[in-house]
Amino acid sequence: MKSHKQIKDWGLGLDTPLIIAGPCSAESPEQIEQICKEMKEANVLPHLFRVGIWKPRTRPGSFEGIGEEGLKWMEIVRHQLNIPVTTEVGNAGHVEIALKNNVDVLWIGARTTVNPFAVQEIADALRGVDIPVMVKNPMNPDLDLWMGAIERMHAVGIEKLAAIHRGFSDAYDKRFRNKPNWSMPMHLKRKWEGMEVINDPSHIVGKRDGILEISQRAMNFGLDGLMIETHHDPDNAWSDAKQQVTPKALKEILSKIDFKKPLEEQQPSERLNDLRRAVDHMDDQLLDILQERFAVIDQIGEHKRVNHLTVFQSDRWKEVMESRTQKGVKKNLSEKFMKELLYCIHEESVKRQEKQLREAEPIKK
Ligand SMILES: O=C(O)C(=O)C[C@]1(C(=O)O)C=C[C@@H](O)C=C1
Repeated sequence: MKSHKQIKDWGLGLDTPLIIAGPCSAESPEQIEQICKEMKEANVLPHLFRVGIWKPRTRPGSFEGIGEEGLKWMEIVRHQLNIPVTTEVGNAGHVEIALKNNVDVLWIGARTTVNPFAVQEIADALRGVDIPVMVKNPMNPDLDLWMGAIERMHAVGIEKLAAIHRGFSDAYDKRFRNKPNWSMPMHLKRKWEGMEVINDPSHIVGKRDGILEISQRAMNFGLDGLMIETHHDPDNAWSDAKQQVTPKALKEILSKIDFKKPLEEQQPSERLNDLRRAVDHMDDQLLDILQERFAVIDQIGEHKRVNHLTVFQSDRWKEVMESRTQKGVKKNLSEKFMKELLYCIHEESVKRQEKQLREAEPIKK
C-alpha cells in the first residue's frame, strides 16, 4: 500500500467533504474582489479557492490565462476570505511561478495527466517540495494513466495527494461536456487505499443546469468533495461562461445536497447488519449455483472434446443470451447488467472448456 497524507493532514485546516470554488480563470483584481465579496454576502465560504492562471484551450485564439500577474491577486482572497488557494500547473515553469507566489495547493489538469512526459516534468520540478497536489483524471478513461500520474508525484516525495474526477471525453455522448464514469473513482479508491477523490461537476456537465444533480451523485458514490467553478458574472466570464455559477447559486446548490456521513460517524445499525447477513447468505447461494453450473460446463467440455466439437457454439450462446436477458429484465434487472453478467459467465465457460482441450490433447510435434 502506498502511504500518502489525506486532506485533513495537509496542514491547511481542510477536511472532507472538501468544497473548492472560484472562477475558471483569474481576469482582474476587481473580478477576484467581487467574487470574494459575493461569497461573503451569500455566506458561502469554500475551504479552498480555485483559480485558473494558465488555461490549456482546445484551439488557439481563446483566452489562455492571465499568467503570473493573476497570482498576485490571490492576496485579495487571503485577505478577504482567509482561505488557501489552488491553481492548475501544466509544466515546470508554472510550478516555479506558483511556488514563488505561495500557492497553497496545486492541481494537474486532465490534458496534462494524459501526458506522462509533462507529468514527469512537473514531478521533477516538485522534488523536495512539501505541497499538496490534486490530480485530475486524464481525458480518456484510463485508470492506469490516472494512477500513474499520482504515482509520479508520490515518487518524488509529494505525500499530500488527492484525485479529481472531472469526467471523460466522449465522442458520441453529448449529454455531458465530459462524461462521468463513476466506477473509475471507485476502482481508484480500491487500488490506492485512502485516496480521496474530489468531484468536478462543472467540467462534467459543462453548463449550469445539472451541477446539483451531478454533485449529489458524487456524494451518493462516496466521493470526498466538490470543485465548482464560481464567478460573480458567469455570462461575461472570459472562459467557461456557460458552466460557472454565482456565489449565491453555489450557496443554493450546496444547501440542497445531501452530504453523506463518513463511516466513522454512522451509528452501528442492527437493521444494516441484518440486511448484510442476508446478502452474505445469498452470495453463498450464488457461488454454489455458479460452482454447479461450471461443473456441468466441464462435462459439456468433455463431450465436445470426445466428439470433436468447437468450444464456442454461437447459436446456442445467442439463445442463452437472449432468453436469460429477457427473463432478467422481467425480474427488474437491467438489460446492461444482464448482458455484462452473461458475457462474463460465457467467457469463463469458454476458457474452461478450451483449457480442458489444451490439457487433454497435447499437440504432437
Ligand atoms: O452449450 C454449450 O455448448 C456450452 O458449452 C455452454 C455455453 C454456456 O456457458 O452456456 C458455453 C459455451 C458455448 O459457446 C455456449 C454455451
